[in-house]
Amino acid sequence: MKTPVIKADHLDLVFQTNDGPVHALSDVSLGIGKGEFVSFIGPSGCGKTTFLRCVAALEHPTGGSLTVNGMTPDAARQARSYGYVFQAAGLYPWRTIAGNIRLPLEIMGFPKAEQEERVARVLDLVDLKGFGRKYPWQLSGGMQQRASIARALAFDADILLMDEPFGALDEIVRDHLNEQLLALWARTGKTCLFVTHSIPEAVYLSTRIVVMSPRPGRITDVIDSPLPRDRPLDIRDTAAFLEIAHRVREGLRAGHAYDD
Ligand SMILES: Nc1ncnc2c1ncn2[C@@H]1O[C@H](COP(=O)(O)OP(=O)(O)OP(=O)(O)O)[C@@H](O)[C@H]1O
Repeated sequence: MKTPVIKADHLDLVFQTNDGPVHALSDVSLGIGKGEFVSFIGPSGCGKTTFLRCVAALEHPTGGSLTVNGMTPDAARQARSYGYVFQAAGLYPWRTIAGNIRLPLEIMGFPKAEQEERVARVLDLVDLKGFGRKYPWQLSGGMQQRASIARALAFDADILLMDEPFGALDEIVRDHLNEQLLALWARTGKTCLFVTHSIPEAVYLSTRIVVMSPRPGRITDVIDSPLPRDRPLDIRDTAAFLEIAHRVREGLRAGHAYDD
């Protein structure tokens, strides 16, 4: 791997809570190269969100080291290295879709004409051309989530952090968004970190799958995908796909992930 975009070395994070310490991340070491699509899968509480939040400098590890674009996460945050997409689209209902996407650009002080140009470009990227003047409640859940991805793309961060962005959507919509996300990734070359609970989603999207296990939150397997980058949805019926899915399932089982 060339210089990794994200490099975690023996990362530890212990939360101090009223019930005692919670070991959210234990000895997590991982390098992620430019343009990779890496999914994090594991049961509730295994530290997937915490890892993403460390990359985003929203949490600070209590041990080990972490660099993002060769900088500390805090410096990378200042440099606006990443866009963050959450499970809930989190759009302001009183702003139009374009207004929501424009918000970070306004905060960052982009000139007005450039704001408009960028909003139009990312609306096009997520196939929402013509919906800029609508309000969030006028759009379906899947469209809202695409708008939230557009917002994360608007300021050209080269890293996209996505925490279960499609978790609340039904399977058909989710399939469609998975296809669109892959196309978007191919077009933009972003480095993507994607949290999911779904084995098929992880296998379909990723160049690499990180399997995690809780108590303490740790990596139990890292699987390189041999699948081609061009992936029609029916690739999920192929032997190669099912083989990776099987290995992910085994990884989850080995971590005693579903014992409780
Ligand atoms: N701010 C916090 N203070 C205390 N404990 C926390 C905090 N944030 C997370 N934790 C704990 O750290 C552990 C890892 O949480 P995290 O949210 O990263 O898991 P996850 O794998 O993303 O789970 P889920 O799939 O449910 O989102 C959990 O035990 C959680 O309760």
